Formats: sequence, C-alpha cells, structure tokens
Amino acid sequence: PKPVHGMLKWPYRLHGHLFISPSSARSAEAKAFAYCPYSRFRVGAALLTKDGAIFTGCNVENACNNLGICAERTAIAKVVSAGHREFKAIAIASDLREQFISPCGGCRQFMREFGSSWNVYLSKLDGSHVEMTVRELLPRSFGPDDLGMEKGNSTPSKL
Ligand SMILES: O=c1ccn([C@H]2C[C@H](O)[C@@H](CO)O2)c(=O)[nH]1
Ligand SMILES: [Zn+2]
Repeated sequence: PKPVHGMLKWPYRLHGHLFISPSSARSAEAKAFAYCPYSRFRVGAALLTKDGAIFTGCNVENACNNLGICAERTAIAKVVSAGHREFKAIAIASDLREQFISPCGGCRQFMREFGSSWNVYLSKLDGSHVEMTVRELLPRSFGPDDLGMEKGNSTPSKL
C-alpha cells in the first residue's frame, strides 16, 4: 500500500479498512510498553477524549497473576485521573494477525461507566479495525444510572 501524507481527518477509510488516526497509531505505540512477562501477550490502548486529548495504556501484569491490569483499564484510569470523563473512542492493539483484539468483560464494564454510545476500535496487527460502540459490546448493561446517578460523565470536582 502507498503511504499517505498530510493531515487525515479522524476516522478515515483506506484500502477498505477503517483507521482511526492518531489514536490507532498511538495504541500500537503503547503496546511497546506492555509489561507482560507471564502471558507474553502485548496489548496497547489509546483513548481519545471529546476535547481531543489522547491517553495511552498497556497491560501491566503481576507475579500475583490475578492482579494484572488490561491496557484498556490502564488508559481509562490515566485519563480519568487527569480530569477527563467524556470520551469519543478507544483503540486497542495487540500482536494478533488474524483476529481483532477484543476487550475482556471487565474492561467493557469499565468503559460503560463513562457512557454507552462511544466507540471502540478493535484492531489487527496490520492496523485494520472493526468499529463498535460500547453498547454493542455490552448490551443491557448495569451502570451508574441504575444507582440513581445521572451518568459517569459528570465534571470532576463533583462527586
Ligand atoms: O483486550 C485485552 C485482552 C487482554 N489483555 C491482556 C491481559 C493480560 O495481561 C494479557 C493476556 O490476557 O493480555 C489486555 O490488556 N486487553
Ligand atoms: Zn480487560
């Protein structure tokens, strides 16, 4: 495929694949930092906020196996602790060539806390993507509204 130059509007289609730029590229970069000595399965995530900021995350495993955290949750914890709660999309990258990396159930619930109608980009190693909404990945979900909350997106400083 020919390289593409210049500014590309997000998201864009190329060679029949859907790419999100720049967050898809950033998820692949984040994968390089994966701490995964136990599974050797590298995952990177890049989360795009409504105001255009991008935060990355990688999986961080632990000798106490069940304490490991996924790339998606790392990225969400980083972005929320930086004061953002309104998200446009999260892109996920792994080394899988034949399959689109799909978030685990725990991460789907973590995403859903901050709304159901934002996008998740499941990618293959070649950068091609499938676009899904949080709602499609986690239908009929339990969320903040079920506890009488407005939604998880309320501005920081409010509880
Ligand atoms: O969407 C996914 C799927 C798996 N992993 C991590 C968890 C664990 O460290 C390794 C193998 O499951 O990959 C993620 O970070 N995100
Ligand atoms: Zn997960």
